[in-house]
Amino acid sequence: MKGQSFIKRLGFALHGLRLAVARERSLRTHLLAATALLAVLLATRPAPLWWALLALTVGLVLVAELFNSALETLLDHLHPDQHPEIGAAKDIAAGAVLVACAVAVLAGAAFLLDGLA
Ligand SMILES: Nc1ncnc2c1ncn2[C@@H]1O[C@H](COP(=O)(O)OP(=O)(O)OP(=O)(O)O)[C@@H](O)[C@H]1O
Repeated sequence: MKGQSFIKRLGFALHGLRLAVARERSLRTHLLAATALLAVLLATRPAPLWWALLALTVGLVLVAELFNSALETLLDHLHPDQHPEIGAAKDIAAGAVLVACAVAVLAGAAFLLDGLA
């Protein structure tokens, strides 16, 4: 399947996004949080740097969540049985999402503190 046109590859990527949204409740929760943050940004109209910083952190969370979902899907397909190493791989991927969320929370807290100052 190498050498596909850009439009086809874009279609594959959009298909992946649709699948992930349909299958992963935590991704839907993060998308909801991102929408709420967008509403806050539109209401408060902070400096462009805040838009960039918060967009980066939200993007980090969503990308981590998507990779986590892709890995879980692959592992469950290749190795449906229980194995400690499968559990370890899933937990490490979940750890990546947790780190991304912690960064997003820190950025959100800095944004709130800046607003109060
Ligand atoms: N095949 C397996 N072998 C060993 N441990 C597993 C296996 N599958 C899951 N686990 C353990 O159970 C935890 C939860 O697994 P699960 O696949 O339900 O992930 P989840 O993050 O809850 O996913 P979901 O997004 O589907 O809710 C994993 O992080 C891992 O510790």
